[in-house]
Amino acid sequence: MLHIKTIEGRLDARGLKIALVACRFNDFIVDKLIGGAVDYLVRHGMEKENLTLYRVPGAFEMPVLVKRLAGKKDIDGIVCLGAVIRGATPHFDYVASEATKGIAQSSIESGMPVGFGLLTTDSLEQAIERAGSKAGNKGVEAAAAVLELIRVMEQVD
Ligand SMILES: Nc1c(NC[C@H](O)[C@H](O)[C@H](O)CO)[nH]c(=O)[nH]c1=O
Ligand SMILES: CC(=O)[C@@H](O)COP(=O)(O)O
Repeated sequence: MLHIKTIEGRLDARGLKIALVACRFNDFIVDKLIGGAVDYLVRHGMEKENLTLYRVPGAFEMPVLVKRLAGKKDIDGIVCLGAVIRGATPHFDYVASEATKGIAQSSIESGMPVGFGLLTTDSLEQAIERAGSKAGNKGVEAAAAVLELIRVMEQVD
């Protein structure tokens, strides 16, 4: 093990303000992701009044809202939650790719920590598995990633 200076994010959500951006599309899956993210943040000290849930119609609409929220001084991080499930046509590829690109671009350009809890699955079964059953809960992972990143980034300046 090398002994070098290491900056790590302390997983303490006290005092932070976080926005959840969640899709109404596939809401029976997305609600599980929301539940996982909220539970994780509250268990790590976040006060419920510092959490705000913004609902958008579908994944395609997420980037524009993320961009708007990323410009606000009173938000420390954003957690994106949604589920794009492949259908019979190429629609999936366009929605998944535009949502992913747009969310990443808003985060990078603004410097706002954004967690990517957007499932992009080939089947409903895969989505269920990743929304609180055998493959974990991607909402929890996205919330954990944002918390860690916020705490690392505040040590950079
Ligand atoms: N098929 C899925 C969508 N499609 C809807 C689009 O995101 C968008 O709301 C619509 O085209 C109107 O602009 N959205 C999801 O989040 N998940 C899907 O599986
Ligand atoms: C991800 C989608 O947009 C998809 O669920 C739509 O299904 P389809 O391609 O069968 O219209």
